[in-house]
Amino acid sequence: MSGPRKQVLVFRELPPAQLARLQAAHDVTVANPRAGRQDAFEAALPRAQGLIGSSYRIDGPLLARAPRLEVISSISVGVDNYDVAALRARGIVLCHTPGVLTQTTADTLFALIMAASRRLVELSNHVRDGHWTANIGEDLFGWDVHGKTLGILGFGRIGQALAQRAALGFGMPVLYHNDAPVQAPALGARARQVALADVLRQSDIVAVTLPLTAQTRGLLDARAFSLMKPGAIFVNGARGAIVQEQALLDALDHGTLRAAALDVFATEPLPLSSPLRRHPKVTCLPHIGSATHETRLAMAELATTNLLAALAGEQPQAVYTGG
Ligand SMILES: NC(=O)C1=CN([C@@H]2O[C@H](COP(=O)(O)OP(=O)(O)OC[C@H]3O[C@@H](n4cnc5c(N)ncnc54)[C@H](OP(=O)(O)O)[C@@H]3O)[C@@H](O)[C@H]2O)C=CC1
Ligand SMILES: O=CC(=O)O
Repeated sequence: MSGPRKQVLVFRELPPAQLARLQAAHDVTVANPRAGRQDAFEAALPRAQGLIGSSYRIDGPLLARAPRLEVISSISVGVDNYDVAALRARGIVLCHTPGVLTQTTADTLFALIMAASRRLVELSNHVRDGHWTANIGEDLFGWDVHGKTLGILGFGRIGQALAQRAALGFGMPVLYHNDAPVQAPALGARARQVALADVLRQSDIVAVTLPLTAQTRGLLDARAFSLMKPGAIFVNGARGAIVQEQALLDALDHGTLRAAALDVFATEPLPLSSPLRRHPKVTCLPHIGSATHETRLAMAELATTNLLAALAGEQPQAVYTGG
């Protein structure tokens, strides 16, 4: 990969090795607008030809301030922060990081399932707060995970990796909903594609692994929660805005939902005022689906490779081609 040096704007910090790869080929400005560098970010936009980063909304008005932009390389698989139509209209390439985070994110989702079912965080706090003064009683018992029916909304890379853990590791029948027909041959009869309402009605645990799109925004509403089995558990490891959070709270407080475990929220970081934060039936994580040392490094490496290829006029490994 060689060619003229171009202007690269890094809008979320990169590990040293990946930053060095970019600096060897291009002129690089590092300015994370979410970490006090908004002015430097804005100043670099007019000359930027390549952007690399994540967790920042890049919409039409922002793109209008970046007239030379050729490529955005997102350090994420989800692309809901980008105005894809506006990028396409300008011919700007959008790259992302599918695959390298699949197994780690599926691990996180399964950890959320375990945490909610076996009340792990609540009982850890019970010990930490000095309440373990006698054997616990039935009021603190959990709920078995093995053998329960798992419903998965969105049966792509992460959904299928989650299904493997559930079906092969925990003997859980899997029901899944996906817009296009999709099969998981390795799971045989252990996993079945059914309509959305049937996943909700028949599953003991419902997990979301959908992308956030115009179709999925707010999909989990009051009606969806009302269809779920009494005593069901709800897990979201995808995007917060797929869920109507007030409807979730109502289902926990006035409906029959047993518990929820959430890695993602409509507003992140989760505001201190959010009732989800201290709700006794909710386990909250700070969007850590892919947050291991190994996986975040792999994501940074893939995003860097994508950006370098695109700026050199070559085909990047992972261009986002969806709607
Ligand atoms: N918590 C975290 O830290 C992380 C969260 N994520 C989130 O997980 C999402 C999924 O990632 P990944 O599995 O790699 O993506 P994939 O594209 O592989 O999977 C998404 C699946 O959802 C299906 N789908 C899309 N729209 C709909 C719809 N309206 N109704 C039903 N099914 C639909 C897709 O089907 P089709 O292709 O046929 O449209 C696809 O099978 C990401 O978009 C991201 O938002 C990802 C990583 C980490
Ligand atoms: O949320 C994380 C992602 O990669 O998307």
